[in-house]
Amino acid sequence: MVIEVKNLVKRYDKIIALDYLELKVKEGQIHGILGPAGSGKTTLLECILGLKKYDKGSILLWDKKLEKDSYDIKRNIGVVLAEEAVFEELTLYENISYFCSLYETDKQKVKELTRETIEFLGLEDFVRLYPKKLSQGLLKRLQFACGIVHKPTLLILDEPIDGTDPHSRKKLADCIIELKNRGTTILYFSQNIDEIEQLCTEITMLEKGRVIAQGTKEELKNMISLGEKITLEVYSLLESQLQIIRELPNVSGAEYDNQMLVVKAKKGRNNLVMLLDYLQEQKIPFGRIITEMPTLDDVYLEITGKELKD
Ligand SMILES: Nc1ncnc2c1ncn2[C@@H]1O[C@H](COP(=O)(O)OP(=O)(O)OP(=O)(O)O)[C@@H](O)[C@H]1O
Repeated sequence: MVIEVKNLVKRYDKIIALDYLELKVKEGQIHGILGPAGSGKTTLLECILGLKKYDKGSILLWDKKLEKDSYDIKRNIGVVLAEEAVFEELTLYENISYFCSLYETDKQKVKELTRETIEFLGLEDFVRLYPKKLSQGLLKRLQFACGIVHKPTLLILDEPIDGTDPHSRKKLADCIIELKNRGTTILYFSQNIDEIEQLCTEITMLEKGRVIAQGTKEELKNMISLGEKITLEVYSLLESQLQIIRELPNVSGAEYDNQMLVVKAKKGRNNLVMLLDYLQEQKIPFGRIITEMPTLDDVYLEITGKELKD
């Protein structure tokens, strides 16, 4: 196990920021920590990095406790924080090279790694620019470069893609997947459910410092009763017909708005057939049909009763 957190409790006076939190991050995974603002993500990140003391529990990195002088462990960790953490007085090249030199003493090796990282993130055209001249997307790519230049085997990312333009977003997402393919373990903190769904192989959902669900995307989706969401274009529907649809076997909810009928069905066979049979029997004309499997949004909604985006 790369990271093992057991029964972690962290309080700020009366606020319980982490409430007996458990987490296991396996080698080679992109493990997403998903939760709304205030759910404890930053506190957890800081505890794992040894930046914050905690009240109870334990954190092991490669089966060892992180101490001040655990240089062997620290060398293998790369961190990309959400806030800006580069030097304004250094150029893009100098920044990356500086962060590399914190881990690597051989000057030639520093040069090689810096060049390689610049190329990896597509930053070749911006090496002489100072951070103030960089767009938000380029700045995020620079921060990312500074965090990975020493080739860590564990990478901790806090909202690494947030606030970037589509080009930088794609570049960063591709780099994250490429690093995973090369064997890097990644712990990915975010409140963006789509990013987590797209990139992460395992997910921990947090709410109020507690783990509310943990597993692969498929495991999380299997935890909830929602099987599929069926959307149909229906030109007119009576309230009494909508009520009958809501009472069809396996249907857990149905709404009709703007000529669109949205039916949520629990897991089971023939949900769509049953619905279409009813519409045909009632001679209710319909157009397009879209069926969707549950998303992580649905998982969060069913477990907590509210949307993550709220
Ligand atoms: N230094 C602090 N003093 C007091 N309370 C704090 C402190 N830092 C965090 N908290 C509280 O602890 C809880 C968890 O906060 P934390 O910042 O870890 O959550 P988060 O998920 O990272 O949120 P965000 O995405 O907004 O940073 C919140 O209730 C927050 O108000």
